[in-house]
Amino acid sequence: MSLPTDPVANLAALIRCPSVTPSEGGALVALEAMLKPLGAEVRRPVFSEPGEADVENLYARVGTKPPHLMFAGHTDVVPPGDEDAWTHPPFAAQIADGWMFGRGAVDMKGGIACFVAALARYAEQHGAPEGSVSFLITGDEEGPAVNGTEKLLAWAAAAGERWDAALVGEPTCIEALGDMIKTGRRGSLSGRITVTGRQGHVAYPHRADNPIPGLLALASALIAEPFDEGTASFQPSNLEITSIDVGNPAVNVIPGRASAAFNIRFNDRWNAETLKAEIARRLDRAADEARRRFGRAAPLAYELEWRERPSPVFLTRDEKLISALSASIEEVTGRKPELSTSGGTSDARFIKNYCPVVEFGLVGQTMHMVDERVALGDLETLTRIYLRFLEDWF
Ligand SMILES: N[C@@H](CCC[C@H](NC(=O)CCC(=O)O)C(=O)O)C(=O)O
Ligand SMILES: [Zn+2]
Ligand SMILES: [Zn+2]
Repeated sequence: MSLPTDPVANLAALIRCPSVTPSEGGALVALEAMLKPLGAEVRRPVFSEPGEADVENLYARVGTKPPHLMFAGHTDVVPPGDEDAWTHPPFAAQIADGWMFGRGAVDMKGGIACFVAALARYAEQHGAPEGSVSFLITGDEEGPAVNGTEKLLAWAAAAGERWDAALVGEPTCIEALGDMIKTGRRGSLSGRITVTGRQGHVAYPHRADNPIPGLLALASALIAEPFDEGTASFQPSNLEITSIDVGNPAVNVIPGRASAAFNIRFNDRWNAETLKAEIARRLDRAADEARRRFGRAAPLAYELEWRERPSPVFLTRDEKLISALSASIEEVTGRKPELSTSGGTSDARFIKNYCPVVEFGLVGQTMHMVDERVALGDLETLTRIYLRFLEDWF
């Protein structure tokens, strides 16, 4: 049986599966077919949650002995958007001018394709690893992440799986392959404030109570002062107002309710509880000021709701893992990667509860965009980096 040593062929097979989250789209079937010739024991658990779509996941292990390295990632992809705007169809894996085009090319079917190829080359050159390699692959990273990595980890751990370290293949590089490793991520917390007034005619405002000025005062108070100036390992926390919702199609009606949604990306100066307290403090102060400013009898009344499941902030402190990965990158590319905690959250936030985790993958410049694409040369280089890392690890 031939081994899947070619990352370009592996990626083409994966891109041709339209696995727009939460659909499996054939991607896990294709991955299983690549892993079987490597002697992997493959399991495909489906997880459910009321109110959410069922999601297919994959856990595969090559080898039975320690040390045990986990490679983690996702085969689900974001929707292609306007398919007519793509230079090449999003699920065709067409190659032009040294690039492979397709949804998931960098985020992150490309990372999976390279890791499979690296493990196949390892097997060809050195035989079976003196230890184990697992693939922990979800179909629910781009979605709500309810039926994905978190449950897959718990399911595997309940079956006795233990890991010494994990590598997540998300596209961490900024400009050139090898320029960045992610060693942690900021946390994420979302909420919504609602002000209830009284609906009425715009020409008779004294008979109504417009909730919008009060809501704007509250929303402004949230962003008036910085939360911090950053910490030794993280950029400053930031709060963004992500939506203002009134739902009023009429020009002559004062609406009865107005609400605003916000999201905070926070560093290790905070946790979800201390941030919630700070937000409540800012809102209460603004509500009291609104009493004076708008001549109200009492502080402005508002409701504050928090979205469930905030993401925690985390930092990997395993120097051995980080320096082994950095050395592999430097050896293959000549670049010394920056260790960074910038950007969004990732499923590493779940993995860090089980073992040290770092993230390294392709250049993410086109992720989620029309014409997502990967340089063929980067696929070969990333495969060599992962192979070098495996050789060092075992
Ligand atoms: N399923 C997640 C979705 C949120 C994850 C998302 N992460 C990125 O966009 C990664 C990009 C990067 O590496 O900078 C985010 O940060 O919102 C969920 O649970 O909501
Ligand atoms: Zn991703
Ligand atoms: Zn993504």
